[in-house]
Amino acid sequence: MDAPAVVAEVTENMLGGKKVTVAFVLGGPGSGKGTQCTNIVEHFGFTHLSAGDLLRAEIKSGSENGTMIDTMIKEGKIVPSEVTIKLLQEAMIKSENDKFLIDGFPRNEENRAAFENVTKISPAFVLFFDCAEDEMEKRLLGRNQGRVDDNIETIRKRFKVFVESSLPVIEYYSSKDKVKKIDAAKPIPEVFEGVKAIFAPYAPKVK
Ligand SMILES: Nc1ncnc2c1ncn2[C@@H]1O[C@H](COP(=O)(O)OP(=O)(O)OP(=O)(O)O)[C@@H](O)[C@H]1O
Ligand SMILES: Nc1ccn([C@@H]2O[C@H](COP(=O)(O)O)[C@@H](O)[C@H]2O)c(=O)n1
Ligand SMILES: [Mg+2]
Repeated sequence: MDAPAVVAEVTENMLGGKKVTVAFVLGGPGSGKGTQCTNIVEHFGFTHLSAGDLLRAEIKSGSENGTMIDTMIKEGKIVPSEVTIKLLQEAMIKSENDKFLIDGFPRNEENRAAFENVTKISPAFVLFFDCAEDEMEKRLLGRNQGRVDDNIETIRKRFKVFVESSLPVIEYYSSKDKVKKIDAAKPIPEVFEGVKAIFAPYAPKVK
């Protein structure tokens, strides 16, 4: 009986008619998620979806959720899952790609469970950038990108949220053997060496 196997194949990680591969990219604020995602896009053909960037774009678009999102970001709090998941889903469906780096999501247990329930997508793996707070704080204070949350008061709130709400998500995926941990305290090129080894199986085929 072949039918059940075929059904399993077509329903697994399907979105908008295509089968997608998702890697969640997690790590504390300033651990270098965005920086390394840019490198991964260039070398491995993934599309980078930063939950934070999508939320900031939503504020700029004048959406009805803009004021709420702006307040949450200034406070370092996590925006309700339905808002962020809708943005991620729309971006994945709109994209012609089928390989996605989802950066900065899931940030808490509510994000994780809601994404799984709504999209039925489970990540191929979770890339975790591990970095000490004092190094992350130094990087954020030197980032100079005009972010409203890159000030010492909000940075400390973001660190607290990371420890209390985001680390348990990493522990959850660790218990499923899905976490690939990277020492993110090293210089950018050295961090990318570790990243490359993880993404090697996803390298575009040379014709
Ligand atoms: N390995 C590194 N060593 C030194 N500086 C780094 C390293 N990786 C990134 N940076 C710098 O640190 C700052 C934060 O990096 P990045 O924006 O990639 O972090 P992030 O994890 O995406 O942070 P956030 O969660 O706040 O979006 C940037 O100015 C970046 O250039
Ligand atoms: N899943 C998420 C991701 C982000 N946010 C909010 O955006 C802020 C900035 O996120 P970065 O990944 O760009 O650092 C974050 O502090 C949250 O306020 C969110 O709510 N949910
Ligand atoms: Mg970032």
